[in-house]
Amino acid sequence: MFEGDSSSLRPLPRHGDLVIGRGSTADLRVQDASVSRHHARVSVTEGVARIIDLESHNGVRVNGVRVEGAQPLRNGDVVMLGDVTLVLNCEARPRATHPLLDVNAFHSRLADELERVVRYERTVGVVALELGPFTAPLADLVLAASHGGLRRMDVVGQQGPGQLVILLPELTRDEAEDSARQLVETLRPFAPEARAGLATAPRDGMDADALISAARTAALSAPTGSVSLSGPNLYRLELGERTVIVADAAMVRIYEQLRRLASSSLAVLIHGETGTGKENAAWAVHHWSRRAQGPFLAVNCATLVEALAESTLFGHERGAFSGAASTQAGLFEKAHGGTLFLDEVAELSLAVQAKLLRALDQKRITRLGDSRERPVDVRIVAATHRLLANEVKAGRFREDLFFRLSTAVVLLPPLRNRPREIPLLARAFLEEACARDGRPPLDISAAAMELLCAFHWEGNVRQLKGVMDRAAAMADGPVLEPSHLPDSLQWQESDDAEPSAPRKEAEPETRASPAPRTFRPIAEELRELERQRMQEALEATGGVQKHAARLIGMPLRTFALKYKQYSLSRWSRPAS
Ligand SMILES: Nc1ncnc2c1ncn2[C@@H]1O[C@H](COP(=O)(O)OP(=O)(O)OP(=O)(O)O)[C@@H](O)[C@H]1O
Repeated sequence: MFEGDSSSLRPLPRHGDLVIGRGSTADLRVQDASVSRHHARVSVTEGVARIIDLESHNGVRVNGVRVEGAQPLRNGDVVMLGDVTLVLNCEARPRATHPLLDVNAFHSRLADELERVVRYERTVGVVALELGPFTAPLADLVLAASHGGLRRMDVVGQQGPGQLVILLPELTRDEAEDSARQLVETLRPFAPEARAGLATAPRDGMDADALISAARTAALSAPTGSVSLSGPNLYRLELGERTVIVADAAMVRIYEQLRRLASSSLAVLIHGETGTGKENAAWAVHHWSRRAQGPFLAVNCATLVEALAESTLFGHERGAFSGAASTQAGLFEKAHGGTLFLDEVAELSLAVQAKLLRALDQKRITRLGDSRERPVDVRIVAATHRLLANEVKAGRFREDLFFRLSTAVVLLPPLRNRPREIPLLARAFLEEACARDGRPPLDISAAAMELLCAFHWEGNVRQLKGVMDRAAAMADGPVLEPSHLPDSLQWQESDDAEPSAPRKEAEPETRASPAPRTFRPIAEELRELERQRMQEALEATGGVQKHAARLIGMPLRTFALKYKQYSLSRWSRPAS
């Protein structure tokens, strides 16, 4: 396409239509004022492209002749839309000028580039591109990007399905931002919901993982069709009234998954230990969904007294049971048009589970003491710290409800497996506590941070928050020291310690010096973690390897191979 002084290459879809025009809803947008908002449509069927004038002001000409009706196009035809020229190229597809690197290859190119940043005081940008649904093969999108403004030195990598990362060496932040915007615009006809995040070195960090994570976190908060810049609060994800810190690669992936799930109407099941942030994850689904303007209600099913669970969820009529002095709508009705978060769903009795299943299947509820059915439009996000599949096996959870709730399962890792997030969360909670208590912000000493990072955090993020609230109250100077932390943080568990043993909370003054850390070969630890995650994924998906592999982003063949190597089984052995 030749427009003014610039030219660009735009791939045609293999089948279907492409509307060209100046309007914001055109698939191929042109700036030139001589082009109408919806000027022409190119339809491709069975390998033949035809152009149709959409009653444009300045008409469509092919090789100088004005088009009437649907005009077939041939290789080399020159099409004029007002003053804009398009030349149809039906040659065999030209090779992409940018090979698509895999995760590891991209990572090592970025690491090399970061060395040059240090040595020659250069800058580099990393763009994370979330394509959303796209209508052309990925190779065509890379080709379009290659011809749509990427320079030869830029590097394109793939992070996952529909996720690209682009390395932009030697660009200032502003230039990198322009490139990212141009990229989103170039891909718009084929990926209309694409959005991007940008991080730059040295400003946002000098570590390849950190930069990629920062760009991906920025992309998470970018509205469709736009670019978000990673800012001073690099890992803060603003989700309306909540701010969530997302820094660890596994958590970035999970939040990307949640954003994708949000646009569907699927029920989501969140699995994670207590305090890992399950409610925040449920909120994220709500915030990113079309229901964001509706209510978000959360209930912890473990706190519902059996007798009241049904009325809390589905409501009751006056006199339905002793104590029902007035008619009351239940949470399903109150959450109409929005999202209902059922925390600790495994704690519901079998009787209430049956009613919940009916409400989900029929989208109707009946209040206690009433015979009338009422329609409800509610999206359910459920959470549990238990392995629901095991609960099903033990007869404590209905299998049909398990299948209904677990169409999309998200596993939140415990905080101890998110090492990058511990210092960020600790600082954020300390800052919040100081602001709340009206005291100046506190620094955290290296020794205190070391203790925080080495701790096991059985209570996860909630426990860390509690510790930082308490530390803010204990600290008497400008720096938080180990003496302001509870004694329990000084105790490192030996490998065979019982993980759920209660911890001693002693006064901070009476402390022993920290026990020396024990180390194991890293490969051994990684194998153990991998095995554990695979087992959890299997259990969360009812033992279906294909689904389990997808859940943790592992190719199915690798999963199947390691399944044998690790002697995994569909279910974990019950705890003795
Ligand atoms: N990534 C995060 N960034 C900021 N705050 C967080 C994050 N994760 C959790 N929190 C905070 O930690 C606390 C516990 O989180 P949350 O209630 O979401 O956990 P949960 O897994 O739902 O817990 P439970 O299983 O006990 O219901 C909350 O105050 C929450 O705001």
